[in-house]
Amino acid sequence: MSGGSSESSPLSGQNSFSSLSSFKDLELSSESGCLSIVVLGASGDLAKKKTFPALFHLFQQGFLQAGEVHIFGYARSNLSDDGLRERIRGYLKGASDEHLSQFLQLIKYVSGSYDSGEGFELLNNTISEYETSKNNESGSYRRLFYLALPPSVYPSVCKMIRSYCMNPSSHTGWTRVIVEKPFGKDLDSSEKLSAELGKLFEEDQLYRIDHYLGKELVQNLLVLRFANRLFLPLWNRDNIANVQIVFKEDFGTEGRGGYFDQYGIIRDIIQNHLLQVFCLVAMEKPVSLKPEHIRDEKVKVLQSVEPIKHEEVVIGQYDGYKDDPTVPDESNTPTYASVVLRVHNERWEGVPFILKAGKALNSRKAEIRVQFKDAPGDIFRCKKQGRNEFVIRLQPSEAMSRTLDWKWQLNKVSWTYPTGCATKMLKSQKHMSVLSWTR
Ligand SMILES: NC(=O)C1=CN([C@@H]2O[C@H](COP(=O)(O)OP(=O)(O)OC[C@H]3O[C@@H](n4cnc5c(N)ncnc54)[C@H](OP(=O)(O)O)[C@@H]3O)[C@@H](O)[C@H]2O)C=CC1
Ligand SMILES: O=C1O[C@H](COP(=O)(O)O)[C@@H](O)[C@H](O)[C@H]1O
Repeated sequence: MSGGSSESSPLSGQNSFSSLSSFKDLELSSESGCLSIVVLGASGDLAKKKTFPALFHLFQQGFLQAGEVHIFGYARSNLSDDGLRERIRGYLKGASDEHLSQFLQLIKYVSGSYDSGEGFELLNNTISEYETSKNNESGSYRRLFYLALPPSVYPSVCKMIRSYCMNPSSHTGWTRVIVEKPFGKDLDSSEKLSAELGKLFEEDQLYRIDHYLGKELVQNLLVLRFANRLFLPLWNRDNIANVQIVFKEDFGTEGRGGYFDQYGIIRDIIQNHLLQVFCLVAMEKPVSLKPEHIRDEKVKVLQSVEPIKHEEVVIGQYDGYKDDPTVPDESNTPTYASVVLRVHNERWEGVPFILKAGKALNSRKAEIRVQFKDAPGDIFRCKKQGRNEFVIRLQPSEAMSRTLDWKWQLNKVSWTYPTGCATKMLKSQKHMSVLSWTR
């Protein structure tokens, strides 16, 4: 995640290993007044699967106060407030009916296009009505716009926000914009997008999101690598034969063709999520945990990657992809890709990093497999069974996430743990060897 370096948000902390609940213990300068959160693309997949559930978790943990916050969904689809609430209800888990309906009542829906003033004027009026109804004379007006939309519409949406929806200058507060990956389609379009957004907003108003950086096991890769005497000496070409960073889903696009078909699996998953994970696995130790120090090391390792060879790339499209009505009949967009990255530096020369991502495959997983070289003089004949392997599961399945699972088999270590537990363990046991966690 990047953005907003001058005003560090408690939720933007890529360098933090603290759980959300421990943010409550931090002395943060508290802001008061209305907070309007606008989810643009509210009818879509990201909104229902991740954005609204994330807001709900914040609400449940007391970070969003019913008296201060209002949530607005915006999209072209013709929906009512209740229509949107029903669409997302099933994704908001683990709460009493009362708590759930309190949250749902905070949500309003506004319909409009992404490039006309009319819809955004209506959105602004709806936000203002709520702000005025709060009789918030002394407090600030805070407006947060979350772009859960295909990046192709970011420029026009940002222009509309700038023209119609900024927080009123008569009040203190702020307007911030969260943009989702992928940030463009290639270097040119990415630079163009940055330049266009840069003309409309200051850098500290823009937050670029990669939700893989929020996954606990991804956040804790730095601890695993740099605070652990067990792995420190092994993490190099002398011991590691190859690293595989794998993303698999057992479902297809399911109506997301409007976004996905313009981008494909490489831009949807590999260029952002898997590359971020690759950086954390392969980079050198940063000077500190400051975001800019971590970024500098990521840049260095990316600069050490050799040009990708055509013969080391595989792409494919699953059968039935074009049956999705939101996908054009003539589409040749890849839904599967694998690529080998070769890092030309002292640590990794000769160790292939194999990145694979695909939709509609046989299972759902996201994992890092570190395959070690064979143990010399191996009396267990591991070669027959495969290499020594260390697997970090980034996306534990529901069943797995219920148990702490730390196995050491003959040639395989697998490491998963439930959400919420990992951070605590790592904070308290950060200086202990990973092996001591065996139960
Ligand atoms: N789905 C996920 O799990 C995740 C998605 N993301 C990112 O979120 C963004 C949105 O993805 P997602 O929600 O899956 O995509 P969707 O296809 O569900 O699109 C979201 C909404 O955008 C509108 N839309 C779709 N296609 C177009 C188009 N071509 N032009 C204009 N508007 C369009 C639709 O709303 P309407 O027609 O009502 O206006 C749709 O409901 C992407 O950048 C993606 O990378 C990031 C992390 C996870
Ligand atoms: O960014 C995206 O991620 C999701 C998968 O996220 P996960 O946290 O459930 O692993 C993917 O389905 C989507 O295509 C992509 O845009």
